[in-house]
Amino acid sequence: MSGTLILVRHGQSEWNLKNLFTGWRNPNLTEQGESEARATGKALKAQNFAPDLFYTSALRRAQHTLDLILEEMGILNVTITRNTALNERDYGDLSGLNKDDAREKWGEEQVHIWRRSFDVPPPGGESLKDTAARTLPYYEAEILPQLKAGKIVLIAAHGNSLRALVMAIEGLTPDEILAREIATGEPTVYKIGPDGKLVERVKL
Ligand SMILES: O=C(O)[C@@H](CO)OP(=O)(O)O
Repeated sequence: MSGTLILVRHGQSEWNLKNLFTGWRNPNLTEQGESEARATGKALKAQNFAPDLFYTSALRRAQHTLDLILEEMGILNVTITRNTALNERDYGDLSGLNKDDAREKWGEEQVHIWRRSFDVPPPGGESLKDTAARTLPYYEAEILPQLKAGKIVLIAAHGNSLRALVMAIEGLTPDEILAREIATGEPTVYKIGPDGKLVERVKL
């Protein structure tokens, strides 16, 4: 029996709206972000998904997204596991800066390298490779055994912690994963076989 993995990026945050580097900072969802989360909850409910296990990061925007999804799905009284392993990539010294101001200061190319290279970290922060080095061991230890056992697992997390998971699950190259943009509130659903390997990506 296959397990099902539902990955959801948090809805739009106040800092997504203001175009600020966010990382481990902790802004709230905007009204639009709340609507995106609720819409994803409705879509999952319409497809009759009944998750067994629930995971999120230690950051408010992902936790609130999961809460709104569960509310829309009518799921109450479940245990939610929060872990920093699922946090957004740490943006280091760029955290809180405006992305356009950063481009003016350091140039378009340098900022693009910090945002979308695989292994060049922003000053004082994490590259996608560094993020994967904490996200994947957690996935392999805590979540993959549940999927192999046929469970349905829902994870609400972040653009780059989800990129790390998508890269591993789909077996993508660094170039392929860095070209993949996951929209706020966007769900990605996989069937995972008893061997832990991807069976198929499910279209919603
Ligand atoms: O600011 C951030 O933490 C992330 C996600 O919003 O931005 P980026 O698109 O640069 O990875």
